[in-house]
Amino acid sequence: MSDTPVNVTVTGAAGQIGYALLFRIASGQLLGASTKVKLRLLEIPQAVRAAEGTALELQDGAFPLLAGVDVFDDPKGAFSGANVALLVGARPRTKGMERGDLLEANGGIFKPQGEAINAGAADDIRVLVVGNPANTNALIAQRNAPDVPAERFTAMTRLDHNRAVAQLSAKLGVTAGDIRNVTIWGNHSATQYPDIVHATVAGRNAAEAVGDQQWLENEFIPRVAKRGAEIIEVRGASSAASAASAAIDHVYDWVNGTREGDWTSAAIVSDGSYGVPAGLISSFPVTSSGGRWEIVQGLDIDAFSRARIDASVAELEEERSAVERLGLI
Ligand SMILES: NC(=O)c1ccc[n+]([C@@H]2O[C@H](COP(=O)([O-])OP(=O)(O)OC[C@H]3O[C@@H](n4cnc5c(N)ncnc54)[C@H](O)[C@@H]3O)[C@@H](O)[C@H]2O)c1
Ligand SMILES: O=C(O)C[C@H](O)C(=O)O
Repeated sequence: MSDTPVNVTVTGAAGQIGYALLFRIASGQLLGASTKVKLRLLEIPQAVRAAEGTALELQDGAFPLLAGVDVFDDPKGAFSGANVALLVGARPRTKGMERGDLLEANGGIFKPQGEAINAGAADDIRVLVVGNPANTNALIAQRNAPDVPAERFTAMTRLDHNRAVAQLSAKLGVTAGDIRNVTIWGNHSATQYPDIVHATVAGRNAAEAVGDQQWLENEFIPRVAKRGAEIIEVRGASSAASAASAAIDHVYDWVNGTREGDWTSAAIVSDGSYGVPAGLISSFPVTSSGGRWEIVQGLDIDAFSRARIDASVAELEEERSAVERLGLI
């Protein structure tokens, strides 16, 4: 076990996701059971007291790996020395809204946070943006941190990935661990493309095992892409524990590597692969090793998949234009 703790900054620490996330980080599930962590919680001034209350509860957990908790109301202090940053703090949508509708309300949060990361984060900083619209908020933070390698900024589509794996495993009557090589392409929005063309179940092609294109197009894809809205409808609030769980999965895999023979999905800065314009933060099939994401190359993209990917990427381009107009990038 290393004695030097890893500094993990979490924004929106007093929110729903924050409450589900922080105790799992403290217990060692974010980075692994031999890594000490120091938590740095960022909140807006009105919610600092609540974050301090959570810090008291974290202390009461007596977590063996937790080296301390500090609470901040300024991004500069919160990101100073950060090795991992989870940008969760942002308004969630409510019934009837699309995530893109949050751009004006939330986009402004990510410019000063990108600047603060640029100014003071550790050299090995890794950033995961969860706050919606996650891809474009990540783009705003990344573009405002010109001294940080662009590849260190990512946005969360792991929840969509996990939802796709879960729906597929339920359809096939297997457990999630039997499913491999599912992909979420594009934006964390209703235009995302959950793709099982290359997925396998216990070694067999999953699309063939399903054998039902109607189910795939009219049930599976819309169910996964609109699951966030379904949760809001049924639960009365935006997903929280499942989102926290996906954030843990994303960072754990980034740092510790993906499992052999499988890949996962993450929104990362495009290098132009699969016709996604370079620079956009779009979801891809990715593996991780040595602490770096890599886009899985060489997959055949059929005409159905091409059209879906292009539609989601077009939406990302529109969002990028919108934040350019707002002066955020
Ligand atoms: N990418 C995904 O898969 C995914 C999944 C679920 C939720 N989300 C998004 O995550 C975000 C948070 O969701 P939640 O349910 O925790 O919301 P919440 O309203 O419960 O909590 C948000 C917290 O962020 C804080 N906050 C607002 N502005 C801030 C700032 N500038 N700095 C620091 N903190 C700030 C608020 O005070 C609040 O405590 C929402 O935008 C939601 O849509 C994304
Ligand atoms: O759908 C939402 O607005 C919340 C989140 O992005 C989700 O996918 O559950």
